[in-house]
Amino acid sequence: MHFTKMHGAGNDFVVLDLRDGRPPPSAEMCARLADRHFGVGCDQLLTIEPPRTSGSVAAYRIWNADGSSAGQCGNGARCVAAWLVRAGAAPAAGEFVIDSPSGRHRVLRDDAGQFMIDMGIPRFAPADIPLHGFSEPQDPYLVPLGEGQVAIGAVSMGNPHALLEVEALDDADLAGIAVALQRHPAFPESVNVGMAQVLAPDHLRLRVYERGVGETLACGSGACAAVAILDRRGRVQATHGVRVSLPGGILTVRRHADDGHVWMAGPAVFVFEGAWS
Ligand SMILES: N[C@H](CCC[C@H](N)C(=O)O)C(=O)O
Repeated sequence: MHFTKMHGAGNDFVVLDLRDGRPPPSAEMCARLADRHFGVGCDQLLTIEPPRTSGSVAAYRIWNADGSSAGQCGNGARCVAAWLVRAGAAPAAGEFVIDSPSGRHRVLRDDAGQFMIDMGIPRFAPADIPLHGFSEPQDPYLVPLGEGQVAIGAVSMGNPHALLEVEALDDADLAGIAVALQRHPAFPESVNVGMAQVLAPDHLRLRVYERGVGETLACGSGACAAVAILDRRGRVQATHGVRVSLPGGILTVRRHADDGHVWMAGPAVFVFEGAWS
């Protein structure tokens, strides 16, 4: 099976063209491909499939390294868009639409040629995240953890995200907190956990420990989740655009004041082509 290795700000993907209707990968295949010693090495496997809605050029699905599927992948969406343009299945200039498991996404190019994805409207209702134990949106949520509790923001970008704001990001024990929250009954579908350090209303640093993978060099939906939560908290100005510095690169996230949609822009890089038998 032919595949394309890509990354978005260091978030590694294997892209499979399943537009002919072939079945999706098994959990074993995801784990094998994701294995950095015995496989190709990726955070997620992206399958490109026939469109699911009228006017869309293609659909995509997201499979984490542990074989679990996800509702959204921001870095993956940009790589899918770039893949479709190179394949001649989408216009190199101008707008087109792709379908993720969580909805339709408009795709545009910015002046630098980077792909911009309409990531939709952040959903803060606990039932939408999902987050159990709370009936209405709060900020922060105080989640009992160990002997104490942890104060988090939470939102869905089509996949679940929790966020902690910290002063010293590099020294923070992200994995410890993330694994505890991913196993917590408050998150019945587990959760992607970010830690953010706000540097200015238009700039934050972010690390993300992803559901089904672990800490990645970048997380696009995590960048959107962090900006959405911190914008609502008044810590950043999302309508002016926010630079999100992740270990693997920089993403730009902007909330459109007119419709509340969150747009994310960033790199999408082709690394190599391969075949898997
Ligand atoms: N691990 C995520 C999916 C990939 C998200 C990330 N790679 C991105 O760029 O948004 C989840 O299970 O919801």
